[in-house]
Amino acid sequence: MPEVDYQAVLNEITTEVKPLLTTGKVADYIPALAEIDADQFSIAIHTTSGETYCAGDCTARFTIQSVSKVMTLTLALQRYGDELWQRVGKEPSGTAFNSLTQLEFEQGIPRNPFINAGAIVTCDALYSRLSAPIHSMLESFRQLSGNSSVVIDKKVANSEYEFRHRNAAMGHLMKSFGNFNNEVDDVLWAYFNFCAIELNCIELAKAYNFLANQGIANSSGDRVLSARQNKQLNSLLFTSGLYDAAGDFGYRVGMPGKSGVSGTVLAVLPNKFTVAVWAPGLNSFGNSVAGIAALERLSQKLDISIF
Ligand SMILES: NC(=O)CC[C@H](N)C(=O)O
Repeated sequence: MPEVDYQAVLNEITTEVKPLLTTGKVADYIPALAEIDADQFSIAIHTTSGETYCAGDCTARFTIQSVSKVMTLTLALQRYGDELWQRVGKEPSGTAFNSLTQLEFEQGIPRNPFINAGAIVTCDALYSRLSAPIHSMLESFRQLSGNSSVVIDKKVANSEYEFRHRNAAMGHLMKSFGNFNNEVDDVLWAYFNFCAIELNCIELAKAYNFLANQGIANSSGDRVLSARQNKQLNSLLFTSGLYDAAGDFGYRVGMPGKSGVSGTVLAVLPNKFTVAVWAPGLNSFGNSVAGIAALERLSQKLDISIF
């Protein structure tokens, strides 16, 4: 038995945030996401010693959206190491996740790997090294989440691709600055498929547990990232994982985190656990209202601090 009753804490949080579920607005930039019912919630903890706790709709799956950017960066760091940082920066953006203006000012080098432009250029790098990037990404999630039948929501991927204009503009702008090697549409197709990978909160917390475990997947004992790279990745998540709301998230939650427009948020408590939450209603920054509130409560109740 752990010293803390995680299950009781998660149950309490689930009840407490219920009134917030309908205060946000579900993502509506593609029809496939606009149809999702806002009144849904789940939260799961996966500890570095392999225990899982979950409350809410624990079996409900959702597309992980921008939380996939963390795996994109992981797979790219495995292949490029520090060389990757010639193509993407490490600074917080202070602008929206899909901003184009900053990219023009900064000559096609995105501020960080978690805004869309940064993830797309990282995806371009990965695309150059993998013969089947979508398959490789799915396999990574299958292995790390412990669910060998993880799938892609093709309706979401197709819809993202159909309405890809802004992301395509970023790709073309980077290409005009010489920071893009493959065909923009090919890379975007891979990027949207990564975003449309479907997991539930338990699987998401498990898949990224290496981030809390010095870079080692506790399910297999396999090293995913070196301890140094793992520290660097967590640091970048802390400063940039929630886009232009990263400061507020850091202040309220005190953990590195990554959000996605489906309303999911992943957070990491180093050497203890990963926690994944899902509540589709978003705030104006594109981050889950109830998801962040839930993590803030978790942080308060467990007296979490990485400092
Ligand atoms: N913030 C997000 O989750 C953005 C991901 C979304 N698929 C996009 O590319 O716009």
